[in-house]
Amino acid sequence: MVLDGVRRNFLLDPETCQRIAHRHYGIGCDQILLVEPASSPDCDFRYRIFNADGGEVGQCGNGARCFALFVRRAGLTDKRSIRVETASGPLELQVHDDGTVTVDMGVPRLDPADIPFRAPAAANNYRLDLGQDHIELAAVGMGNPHALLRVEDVRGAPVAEIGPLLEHHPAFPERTNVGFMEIVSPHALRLRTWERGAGETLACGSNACAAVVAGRGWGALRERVRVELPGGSLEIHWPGPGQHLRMTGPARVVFDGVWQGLESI
Ligand SMILES: N[C@@H](CCC[C@H](N)C(=O)O)C(=O)O
Repeated sequence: MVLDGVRRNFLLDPETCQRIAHRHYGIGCDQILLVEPASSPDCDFRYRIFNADGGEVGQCGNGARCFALFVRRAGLTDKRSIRVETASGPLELQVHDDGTVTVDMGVPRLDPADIPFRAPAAANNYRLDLGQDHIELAAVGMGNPHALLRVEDVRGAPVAEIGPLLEHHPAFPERTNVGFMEIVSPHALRLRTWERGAGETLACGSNACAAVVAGRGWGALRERVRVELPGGSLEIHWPGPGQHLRMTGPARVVFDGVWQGLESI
């Protein structure tokens, strides 16, 4: 859900976010995105991201595409190249003729301290203790933290069991998003995501980006990859370490509404 905080002020405390995001008593959403005026002259807007649990976070790839659609539809800009401030740095968005949006997601972070992830050194694969068992995973920062697990068949992946255990694992001091990825070919993967602060969602753009970075680190993916998520598909382009990663996909309006205060939800 995207709010126009340019024409109006909104104070989003955790309880307000939880009430808005509630699937039965609220509007229902995975994230609440707040558009505000930019504080620096080289950006068009500021973009803030709140998870369904009310936590404010640094990145939302799918939200960035929705944000681009929103500001143009709301008449806040007619630009096709939009630069926005986020808590994790500026993002560049490009709106195409067919309505799809490319987001420059910046340079993926692989240094454990930048993710943040507790490990002595960067690696393509880490081994973590999980209860009586252990698990192999990759850890990637996209402005928010991601753990990536390779599975044989994404349909049967233990998303609801392993997802919350890894989200709260002490190796991720700021918790983490968790992706379960089935590599179909060097150019395609299927992905399900357990999101920090939201649970399993139908699609997570930043997790799709992180999955491609992980798969490339394992030597299983190439530069251009199509990621199939339960809610749709994304095209990811990443030339490799130290380079910017770009994500392209659609954004669609579900409905418009007018905020009348918390009493109305
Ligand atoms: N749950 C994420 C934030 C939202 C990510 C989003 N769904 C996306 O598309 O990137 C977090 O806590 O980092």
